[in-house]
Amino acid sequence: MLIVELLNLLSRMAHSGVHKDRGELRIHENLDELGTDLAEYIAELSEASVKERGVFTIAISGGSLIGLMGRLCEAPYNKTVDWAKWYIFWADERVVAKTHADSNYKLAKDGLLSKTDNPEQIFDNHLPLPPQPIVFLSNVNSPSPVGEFEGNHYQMPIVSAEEAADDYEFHVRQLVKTRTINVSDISDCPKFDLILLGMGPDGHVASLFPNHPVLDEKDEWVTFITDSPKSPPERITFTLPVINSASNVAVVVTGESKAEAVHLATDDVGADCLSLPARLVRPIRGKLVWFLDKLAASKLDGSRFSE
Ligand SMILES: O=C(O)[C@H](O)[C@@H](O)[C@H](O)[C@H](O)COP(=O)(O)O
Repeated sequence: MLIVELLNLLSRMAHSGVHKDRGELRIHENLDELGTDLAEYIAELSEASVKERGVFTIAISGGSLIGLMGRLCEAPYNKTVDWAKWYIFWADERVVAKTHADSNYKLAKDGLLSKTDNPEQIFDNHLPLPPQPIVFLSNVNSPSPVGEFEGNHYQMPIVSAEEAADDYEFHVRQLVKTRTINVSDISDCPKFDLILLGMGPDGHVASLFPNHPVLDEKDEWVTFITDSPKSPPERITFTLPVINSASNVAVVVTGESKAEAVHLATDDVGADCLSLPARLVRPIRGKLVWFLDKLAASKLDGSRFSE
């Protein structure tokens, strides 16, 4: 068994590389291997953070990433991961009710978190805010005191994307104040233990889209957009300073449709590609890892792996 694991590890390493600015690339034969490696990576970081600080602060995105994290709900991770110590945040969220099909919260709840052995440990919606393990858009996603009853029907407060972003940033700031979320050594930014991102074929990450003015946001931790080229149009998102202050950032990308964007985001390319959102992910003091399948890695410059 040990020998098989060692051989697997060696074969994985043979397909991996490190680029000095662009992070570590882990290229996997198939989604199954990628899922196992990703679960192993998350479980290790979770264990180290819980040991060091008693909690694990993780921010996740939507999209196919959630399905690729599925191995975490299986043995041995379902038993070894200390889910009760997780504080889960959203790297981005769509401004819709938490029951809406477009909600990243719903996606993560149905597709991942409710499948853990003790979902109530991490998914107790009755816990008051704050603190609670899952920080969601409280105004958008849960009835709050500013909502109203219309007959016997609770009318959720209608909030704008801007209000949702402010509300979310407020909650993140509270948790930074109490140091549940670590703080960056070089700015006042939160320092999440891990931020997990997907990437679109256009190179967007979280809800930071190419050529969008929010790429230049330096002051806010959470910002909003109302013109997302990917539906739905209204979203809130961590800004680049927050993403780049994390201790660890992983970008998980699969499929041929993203191969060109992976190349532009990680290889030595011309100046016109330097502002691709995924390329702007560059943790200042943290570690960046790309989890790719063979198809997503198919347009990478081969020279990278000669080391
Ligand atoms: O809310 C979103 O749209 C996501 O957070 C987004 O950033 C996603 O991660 C990428 O679009 C990749 O999505 P896929 O992996 O599904 O292509």
